Amino acid sequence: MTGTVTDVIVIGAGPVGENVADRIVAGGLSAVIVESELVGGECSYWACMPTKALLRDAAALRAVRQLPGAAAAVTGRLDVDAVLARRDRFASNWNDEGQVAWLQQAGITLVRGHGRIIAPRTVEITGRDGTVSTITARHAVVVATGTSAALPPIPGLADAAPWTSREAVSVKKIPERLAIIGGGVVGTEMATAFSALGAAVTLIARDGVLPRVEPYAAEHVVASLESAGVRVLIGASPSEVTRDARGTVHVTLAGGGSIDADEVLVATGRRPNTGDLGLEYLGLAAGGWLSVDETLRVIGPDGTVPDGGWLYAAGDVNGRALLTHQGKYQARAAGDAIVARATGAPVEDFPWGRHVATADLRAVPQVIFTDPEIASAGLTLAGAVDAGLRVRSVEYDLGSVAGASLHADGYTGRAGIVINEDTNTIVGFTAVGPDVTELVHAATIAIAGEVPLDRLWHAVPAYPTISEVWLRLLETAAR
Ligand SMILES: Cc1cc2nc3c(=O)[nH]c(=O)nc-3n(C[C@H](O)[C@H](O)[C@H](O)COP(=O)(O)OP(=O)(O)OC[C@H]3O[C@@H](n4cnc5c(N)ncnc54)[C@H](O)[C@@H]3O)c2cc1C
Ligand SMILES: NC(=O)c1ccc[n+]([C@@H]2O[C@H](COP(=O)([O-])OP(=O)(O)OC[C@H]3O[C@@H](n4cnc5c(N)ncnc54)[C@H](O)[C@@H]3O)[C@@H](O)[C@H]2O)c1
Repeated sequence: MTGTVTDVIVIGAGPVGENVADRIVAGGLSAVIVESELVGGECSYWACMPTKALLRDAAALRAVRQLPGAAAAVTGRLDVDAVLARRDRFASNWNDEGQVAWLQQAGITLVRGHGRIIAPRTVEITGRDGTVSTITARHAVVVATGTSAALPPIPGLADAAPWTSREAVSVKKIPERLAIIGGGVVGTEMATAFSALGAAVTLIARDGVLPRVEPYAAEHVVASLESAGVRVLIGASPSEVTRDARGTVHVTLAGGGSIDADEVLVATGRRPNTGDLGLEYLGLAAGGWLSVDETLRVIGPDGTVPDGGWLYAAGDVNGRALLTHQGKYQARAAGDAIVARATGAPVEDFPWGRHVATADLRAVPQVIFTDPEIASAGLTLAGAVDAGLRVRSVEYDLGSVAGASLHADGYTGRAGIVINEDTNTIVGFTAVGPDVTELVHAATIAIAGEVPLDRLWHAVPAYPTISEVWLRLLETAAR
């Protein structure tokens, strides 16, 4: 491989790297993708797909139990082994043959090993066997190296063999007692999953449960976790973690008290995989998030593009939105921008143009697969106020919507919109409740399309569906 020249080098073959490379090849250029672990990245083997497989059976069972006729047909308990076996299938048994075959048919060249930038547009690759090769790109290098779990500096934690999301997601035997540090997205989803799979779960939520979602949505999740038997410790902060000779983990809390568990899962956020990438060569900090312009070109601390602008960063590693779909959206913009610049075509770098990722700032959708689920798009009320917008919000009880009451007995949930008073458009949407996931795309379209409320009145939701909450929200807003 040494001395190989290609049009574009992509470092990291997660969902984002794969999509950048695909766009490059579709645009008529050649691409080499470098991967140090499994082609498919975190999402395929340790994140999106396997976590949702761990959660799905319990969600289906819960749905059945809210319908008396169907509930009568289901009398047993969750088959945990069957859930884990299905999870294994969704993680492709941690084998990337299928994804490698996809790269091949897409015309993308795969090089396995750890990539590091050593000169302009030049990447050195160290294989698992220690062999070193170099590749040079004619046009661009794209960093799509993702993130890893961040371990907070809690005394004793690193020596207590803590789980990160990887160990939790690939679990083979459900522990009797699981302590989770961190009440964010990973913490709450894993508390939901492990509690349903039979573990006694304690969730240590120092900064509150899901502090970045609308408070009413988080409240529904806390109530549901507690009714499922999860101990939710809001405001508790671990001061020390130890594992004794018998294997029991002890989490000591600042201010008194401790939790004993068989395993401790650390879910306190992510750090970018930029520690050993040769970034110092470009005057960028090793281990830091990569700042980018709107076409995903890396920018330095002074806001300018270094060295002629051949370095791009897409996906988790730029910290804009740590979500697969948003990273793939960036990949499409970055891949097309690289092709446009390489071929001399115009670059549409204005807001909502083809080569920018404007939606990252305004219209990011997310579904948190807790019980109940939270579906959101755009800004929360607090986020909109922080962004300096003149906004108001309205909320509606989802249980009062005919479609929801039909969907499940005792349906409990809530939805809300955040309205920009100056433009009369929706800038944020949140729904919490059973099976609200599919509501989110309508909200994303309304926000990204900046559809005025006056026009939204003409988007009539079908009766009797849960989507009728849209009409109820408009009626509430008009009062
Ligand atoms: C538990 C969990 C659940 C999640 N669930 C969801 C979900 O339901 N929906 C959702 O949208 N998002 C979810 N996410 C987030 C999602 O996993 C990420 O947003 C997504 O994986 C980011 O993709 P990426 O390609 O940027 O990075 P990654 O998927 O992390 O891929 C980066 C790749 O780069 C490789 N790499 C790193 N450094 C190098 C190097 N120097 N040389 C060569 N290769 C390198 C890595 O091995 C990896 O394969 C979840 C995250 C976690 C932790
Ligand atoms: N369904 C989904 O879309 C999904 C699922 C899982 C993960 N993800 C993505 O993965 C990313 C990472 O998730 P995450 O849950 O690790 O991060 P997060 O940022 O959502 O939550 C981390 C939580 O840990 C807490 N925390 C931080 N340091 C702590 C400490 N020392 N002690 C106690 N608590 C501490 C924080 O207050 C925060 O609430 C998220 O940003 C999310 O976008 C998405």
